[in-house]
Amino acid sequence: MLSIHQLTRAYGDKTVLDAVSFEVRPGRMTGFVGANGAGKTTTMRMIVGVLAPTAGDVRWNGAPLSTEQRRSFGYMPEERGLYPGQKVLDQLIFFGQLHGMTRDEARDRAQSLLARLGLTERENDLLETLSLGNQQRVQIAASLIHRPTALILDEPFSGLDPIAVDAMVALLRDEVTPEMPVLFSSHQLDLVERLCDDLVILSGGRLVAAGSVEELQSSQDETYRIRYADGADAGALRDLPGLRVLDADGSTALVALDSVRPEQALVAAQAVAPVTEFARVVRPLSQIFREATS
Ligand SMILES: Nc1ncnc2c1ncn2[C@@H]1O[C@H](COP(=O)(O)OP(=O)(O)OP(=O)(O)O)[C@@H](O)[C@H]1O
Repeated sequence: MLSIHQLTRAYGDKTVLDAVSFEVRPGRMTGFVGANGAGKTTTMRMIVGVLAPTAGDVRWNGAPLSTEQRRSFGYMPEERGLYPGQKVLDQLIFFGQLHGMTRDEARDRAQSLLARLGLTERENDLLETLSLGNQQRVQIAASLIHRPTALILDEPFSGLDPIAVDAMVALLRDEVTPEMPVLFSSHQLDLVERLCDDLVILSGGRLVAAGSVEELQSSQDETYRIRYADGADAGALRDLPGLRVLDADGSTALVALDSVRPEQALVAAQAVAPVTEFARVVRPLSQIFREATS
């Protein structure tokens, strides 16, 4: 388990990350979201040790992270970190060797990763001759080469087309072991919703929400969609006690249940007109995000 504990970073008198604590659980994909400048990159850089915290620390199974443990992490930095003028395969072998692999081990592993990313034919090409999407695939291979104990990925999917995203997601799903915590930042909320098990939301350098997606979706008021047979006006629900109509359009309404149970709400709604649909609405991540950061 990777724990971020009261992590704080200031530049001069400006605090850009303010006592942020959360956990990245093993074997789960944790999405890290927040508006531009919220502090995601700052947090990730402190986790992998390329930036020192002003206060707080990062823990591994409860104890402060050692340099050795940090070195075993896989990191995909926002600014990327490959050498444009070097051949793809040589570069991956080099990163593997930096992590203590032999040349042969690193070559085998690199070739297997490149094959799974559809890049075998490009292994002897210079990185700079690859499209940006393919360069990003090589970058993810570089973060995985040494079979890391944890993965910290800063915007791994930005700028990728849907096919490249799917290839990368498939690779990640194969590579993430039950012991491995994975933290990835993204501005693509639809993608985060599809991929992540847990979610951490930052706003202005502070933690505003953290937990499993289900927890976050159910921690708010319960929302139901009520649909009447054609002709009935769902606006009539506004007169019922204990319900709050969030939106009404013709015969359909979205309601929050403030002080009634779902079965009571259904009985009350049926008394107005025959109900053809009564369904719990799971709030999309985009809505949770908007509410958490507004
Ligand atoms: N070297 C620095 N000196 C001063 N301020 C900095 C420095 N590096 C980052 N910041 C500030 O820290 C804040 C957090 O930046 P950070 O890059 O961590 O945000 P982010 O959530 O990753 O944003 P984005 O989604 O745009 O990448 C921003 O206000 C940024 O301007």
